[in-house]
Amino acid sequence: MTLMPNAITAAPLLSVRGLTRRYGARIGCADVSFDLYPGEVLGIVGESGSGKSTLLSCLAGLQPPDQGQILFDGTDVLTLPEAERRRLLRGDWAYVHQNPRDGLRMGVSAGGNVGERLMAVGARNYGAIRATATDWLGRVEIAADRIDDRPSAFSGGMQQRLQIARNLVTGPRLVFMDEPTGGLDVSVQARLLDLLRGLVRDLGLSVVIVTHDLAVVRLLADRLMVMKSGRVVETGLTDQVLDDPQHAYTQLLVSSVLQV
Ligand SMILES: Nc1ncnc2c1ncn2[C@@H]1O[C@H](COP(=O)(O)OP(=O)(O)OP(=O)(O)O)[C@@H](O)[C@H]1O
Repeated sequence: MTLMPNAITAAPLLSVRGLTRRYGARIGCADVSFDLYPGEVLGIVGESGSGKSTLLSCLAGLQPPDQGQILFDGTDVLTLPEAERRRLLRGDWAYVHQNPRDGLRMGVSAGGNVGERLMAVGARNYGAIRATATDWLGRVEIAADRIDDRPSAFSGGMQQRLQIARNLVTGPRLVFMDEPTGGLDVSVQARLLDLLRGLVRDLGLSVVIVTHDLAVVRLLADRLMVMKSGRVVETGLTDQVLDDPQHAYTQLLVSSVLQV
């Protein structure tokens, strides 16, 4: 995987400094800092309980951190008025949940799930909305004749692909993904990963992706951040970190995968 070409000249899209979230005396994540550049994919890895989900939900505005700063394109996200923050969450940002049921409206048709996102950012022409929804279903390999079916009639892999279409249809600049291939059969995971890799590349997406699966970040991420007990213990280019891990914990993570 190549280092993003515009990293040298472009300003970071997302700048995070000292992000900390506690649950009472317990640390969710502590003192996390990083920059994400346009078109870059950052993978956050670590074992269960290492703070990946806490960090992602703080970044995406799903829960407030106790300390720290998040700058998106230079704007201080944590001090934004609520209406502007919501606009950001609807338009510029997207969040792909591990469980598609958390990111889809199960009682609404596949086309409706994609189309209502367009309406939320101002689209009004029914024909154009349906045409765009059909196009996006095609991009995530869902046949056009399933457009009026509800997600409950879809397989897990199809539901996840639909969630991805719903999230990407509005052209977000930053996408958060929480274990997007978790809970799926291995063959379904492989197909979804392939699809995700194509979309990330074709759309030039900036992505923060959380996973415990090193194969996922090997395929998708330009850069890695390894977390342990809520703290970042190692960062670097994905291939460097996975092929030559410096921290003992990363060495353990990598070797435990190799032993499987
Ligand atoms: N709602 C909560 N209330 C109390 N403690 C929490 C809560 N959510 C997370 N924690 C604690 O924060 C720490 C980090 O958990 P987190 O879920 O962020 O880790 P994770 O790496 O995402 O794990 P997993 O992969 O299992 O989801 C853990 O010690 C966890 O017990």
